[in-house]
Amino acid sequence: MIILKNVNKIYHQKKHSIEALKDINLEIAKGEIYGVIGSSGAGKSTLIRCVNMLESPSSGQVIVDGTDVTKLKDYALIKHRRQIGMIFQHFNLLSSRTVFGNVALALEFNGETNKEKINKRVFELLELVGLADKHASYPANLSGGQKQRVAIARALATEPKVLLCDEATSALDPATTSSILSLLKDINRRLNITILLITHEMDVVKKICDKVGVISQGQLIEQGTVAELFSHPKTPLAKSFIESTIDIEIPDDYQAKLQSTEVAGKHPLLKLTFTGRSVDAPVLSEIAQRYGILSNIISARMDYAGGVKFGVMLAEFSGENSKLELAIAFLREQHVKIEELGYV
Ligand SMILES: Nc1ncnc2c1ncn2[C@@H]1O[C@H](COP(=O)(O)OP(=O)(O)OP(=O)(O)O)[C@@H](O)[C@H]1O
Repeated sequence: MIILKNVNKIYHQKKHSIEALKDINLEIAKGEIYGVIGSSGAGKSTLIRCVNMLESPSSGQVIVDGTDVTKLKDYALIKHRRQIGMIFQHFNLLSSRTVFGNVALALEFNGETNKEKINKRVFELLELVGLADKHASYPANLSGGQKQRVAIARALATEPKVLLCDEATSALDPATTSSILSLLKDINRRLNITILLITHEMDVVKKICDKVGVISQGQLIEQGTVAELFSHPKTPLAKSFIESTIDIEIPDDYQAKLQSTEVAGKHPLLKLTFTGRSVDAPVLSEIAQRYGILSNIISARMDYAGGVKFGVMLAEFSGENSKLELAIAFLREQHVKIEELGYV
């Protein structure tokens, strides 16, 4: 549905030029949810804006549903943009229009004049995003999540084939983020609409994306399925994004009594990291049975993404020293990463 071939974008300023995109190659299949993750200034917005030609690439091709959109001009470009809905971080609603009026506007811009048809379609869309009861409210009287629902209804008004989401949940709290992401996934499944989203949060990718690309300094440095990325991140940047979703800190009480050398009566504190390579087995029960090593879990964050279990765990281990070494070796064989943090 979306293909980017050798896309470059250079912004020319008075004294210097900025290479915002460097040789981007990317393919998104119909019905897929593709996330582009990157830090601030990496080129995410530029990339998404090249798909609907709000920015035109300096070179390369952007093919949407078989049409090279970089070649389109005037009315053909306007027609193309109608096939692409877009939602933004700050919703971009018209404050002078009601919820109904904001969604209706997209239909009016699309040339629809029949009031009955507009009425029917707007209510269908508001039903879809769960906001039919708010049709007469103004944006100022809505929560952030409700505003984004209106923006989603507006974006879907012209039945686009593609929905672009530019940091659509970055201004929302975690619970609202979660409900908007569920809504996007539901819309994707129901309408088979292709979604390209950009974000700086791995949690967003984890929750709804099928595939993900990591962008850094204008280059797509890594891409694949979400499961591939979580199980075999290749670049330090991808690893750091993953760690940002699962890392845990040593609780203050334990930090206060943590010692770097072994002291009688204290137990080793270990950090266990499970990745997609870790064997899916009850490894803590196994080390108890095989080596008599007992584990006391202090804190843990385990999760699933793209069918892969991953996470981190802090645990205090007790048992004979020689057996503990065997247990650690066993865990490493199961591809559980072990860090020895000290003694508590
Ligand atoms: N209109 C413009 N003119 C000149 N430079 C620009 C323009 N838009 C973006 N840039 C530059 O291009 C680079 C990529 O910017 P872009 O907004 O695409 O990044 P981003 O990943 O979306 O960042 P953020 O998450 O902070 O919005 C940055 O160095 C930015 O300063």
